[in-house]
Amino acid sequence: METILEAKDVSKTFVIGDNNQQTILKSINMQMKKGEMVAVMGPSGSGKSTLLYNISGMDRVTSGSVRFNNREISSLSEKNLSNIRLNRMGFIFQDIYLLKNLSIFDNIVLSAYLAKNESRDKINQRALELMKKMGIAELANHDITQASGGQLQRVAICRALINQPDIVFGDEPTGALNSKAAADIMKILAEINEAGTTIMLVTHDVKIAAKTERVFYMLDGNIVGENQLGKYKESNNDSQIREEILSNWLRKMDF
Ligand SMILES: Nc1ncnc2c1ncn2[C@@H]1O[C@H](COP(=O)(O)OP(=O)(O)OP(=O)(O)O)[C@@H](O)[C@H]1O
Repeated sequence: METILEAKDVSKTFVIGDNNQQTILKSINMQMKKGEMVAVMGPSGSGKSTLLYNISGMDRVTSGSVRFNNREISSLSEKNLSNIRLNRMGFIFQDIYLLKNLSIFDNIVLSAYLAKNESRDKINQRALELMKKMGIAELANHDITQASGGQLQRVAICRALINQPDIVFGDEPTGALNSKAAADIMKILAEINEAGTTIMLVTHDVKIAAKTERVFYMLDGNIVGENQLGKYKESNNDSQIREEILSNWLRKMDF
């Protein structure tokens, strides 16, 4: 299958103050295939979020190459890069970052209005379809203060999908949710992936990672292992076995 995202010898160094710098990503090499769903795990501070921000073009690598859809993106101008993020990528975070002065519906459609690729009617229609699919259609005109954490994360997923991205990046997308809401969100993400969208998640949660296809393990700024679990299918009813396989592997990695 075709490669959608590829990092080659990616490093990231943060400069803090005059004489202090810290290399958080050392020499990252990884690839994702179109339609894949992967998780990144590893101890706190190992560089998981930094990896996600750097290979999604939200931040700039210090050195190395990042190719997205066969195009080098690490050296693009900010304008071109933000165009790619807006049109081809979706983002879901633990802290949901919705705008308080907009309705839930307007939060979802905003980035599509900004992208200006389609008529507002078409965008509105897709937003409604997405909201229906996520079970939050009745919240369209509500304020974001009138929804639960699980509902808001569904709003964030609708927002991430509104421009029909090729890839969705999630940084602990279920981190702030109770286990039932987290499982529901994971089910939705699995469906989105099933429909063809590539997904990369950073997570601490074995239950979440066990539903992805491949798990990367990060330690001290490097990817030091990966576990190919294979595509998850709800109908196979094998989540427990996958969780055990992953837990055993993580124990070996000293997680
Ligand atoms: N903008 C920044 N400037 C300076 N240091 C940073 C910056 N962003 C991250 N770091 C540092 O990089 C290291 C790795 O952070 P990162 O958030 O990538 O780790 P993580 O593996 O995602 O951790 P966690 O699981 O706790 O979220 C940390 O020591 C952090 O302080």
